Amino acid sequence: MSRDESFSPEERAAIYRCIAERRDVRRNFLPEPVPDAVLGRVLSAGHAAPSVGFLQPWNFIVIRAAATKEALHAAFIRANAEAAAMFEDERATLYRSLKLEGLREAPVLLCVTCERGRAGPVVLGRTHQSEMDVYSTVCAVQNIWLAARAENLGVGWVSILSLADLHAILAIPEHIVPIALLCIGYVDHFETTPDLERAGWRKRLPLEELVFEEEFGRRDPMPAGD
Ligand SMILES: Cc1cc2c(cc1C)N(C[C@H](O)[C@H](O)[C@H](O)COP(=O)(O)O)c1[nH]c(=O)[nH]c(=O)c1N2
Repeated sequence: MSRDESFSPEERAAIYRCIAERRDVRRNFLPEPVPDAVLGRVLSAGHAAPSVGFLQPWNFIVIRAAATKEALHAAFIRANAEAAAMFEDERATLYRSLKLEGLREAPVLLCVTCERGRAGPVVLGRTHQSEMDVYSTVCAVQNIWLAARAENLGVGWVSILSLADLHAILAIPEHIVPIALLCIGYVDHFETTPDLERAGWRKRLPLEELVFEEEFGRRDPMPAGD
């Protein structure tokens, strides 16, 4: 039987480039608005994500109003003060120097939510692993992140806010879970390495230390990727 070869080498290279050059972006946003057609394509990419039992548990809240951005930023400031207090000495100083959100600068924010009860209590594929609907929503977030990169849009995920604040500010009903708050906008450049790596917070781990053969902890030579 012949195999499906529908991706050309050039198309494949573009996908891998998009994956490698996606960054978490929270600085250098340009004020230029994101056209509705572009945002629509990015949201379509999110909606094309895989989901447990084809649940499609997500909603997308598009935020452009300055007042809402300010309220979210104030919630970040509160949460970030608590987070900063968890670190000590040089680590605390380094933490406080990091730019961890672009909530006011980004022209558009997007909150991706998960409605856990969308298809009733029993969902194909979720019975024994109850978080699968949440993980499905994260798949949508990653699709959005990659599609945005291909549209030359920066995306930054901001998780330093309490869920209670997200519910209150965005009027999210109790039974719906906020999963991701994303800052989205055009940028003057994309960095080639993660901000946290360049700031000396953490290094990228060697892939070969993370790959096992047959069982956890067993190391055999892995196929070389290039
Ligand atoms: C679930 C989740 C939540 C967050 C993040 C990511 C993810 C996946 N990241 C971004 C994170 O720091 C970043 O992805 C890594 O440092 C790697 O950098 P690149 O994404 O490769 O640029 C992130 N960054 C930040 O500055 N503030 C934040 O609140 C968060 N929260």
